[in-house]
Amino acid sequence: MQIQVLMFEQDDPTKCTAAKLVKFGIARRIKHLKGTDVILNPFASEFVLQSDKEKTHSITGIDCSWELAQDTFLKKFTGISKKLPPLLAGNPVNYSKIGKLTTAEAISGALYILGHKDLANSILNKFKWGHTFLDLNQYLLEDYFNAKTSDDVMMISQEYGLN
Ligand SMILES: C[S@@+](CC[C@H](N)C(=O)[O-])C[C@H]1O[C@@H](n2cnc3c(N)ncnc32)[C@H](O)[C@@H]1O
Repeated sequence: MQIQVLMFEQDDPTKCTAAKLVKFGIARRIKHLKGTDVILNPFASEFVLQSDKEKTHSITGIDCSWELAQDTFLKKFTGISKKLPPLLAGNPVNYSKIGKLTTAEAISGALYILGHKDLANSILNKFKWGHTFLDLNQYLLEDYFNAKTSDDVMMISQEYGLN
């Protein structure tokens, strides 16, 4: 699995989780989206599902500021835009907000749902607050991993009172 980030450099670089993933050699920084599979887009209409695993060879996070995210995602990105099912942020900036994840949390969440659970965990281990994301979402992530369809995802998130 190729983990990639497209970085807009709109946030404090010392706190940027994408920059940290690049620094640790976990993610590759790309300049263009040519030949990418899944693009993590919080405004997409489709969820990441485990059934995407076979056709997904790369996951790309779009590292931009949440303040500017709506405008940033107005651009046409090549690739298959997918959103994550509702998950709780574990990072200190947006702690417990639904769906407002850092790039590292989003990549980790997508990897978990696709079935790359060890890789998902090892990414979060690089961050002080990483275990918080896993603790908050442990059961949710496992249920989303087992979901077959978007309807299943909606039902699960309703059961958890997340929509
Ligand atoms: C808006 S940026 C914020 C980056 C933050 N400054 C950092 O240091 O990680 C977070 C990126 O992670 C991905 N992401 C976050 N939440 C998501 C969600 N609910 N669904 C899909 N992708 C999401 C998107 O690529 C999004 O652009």
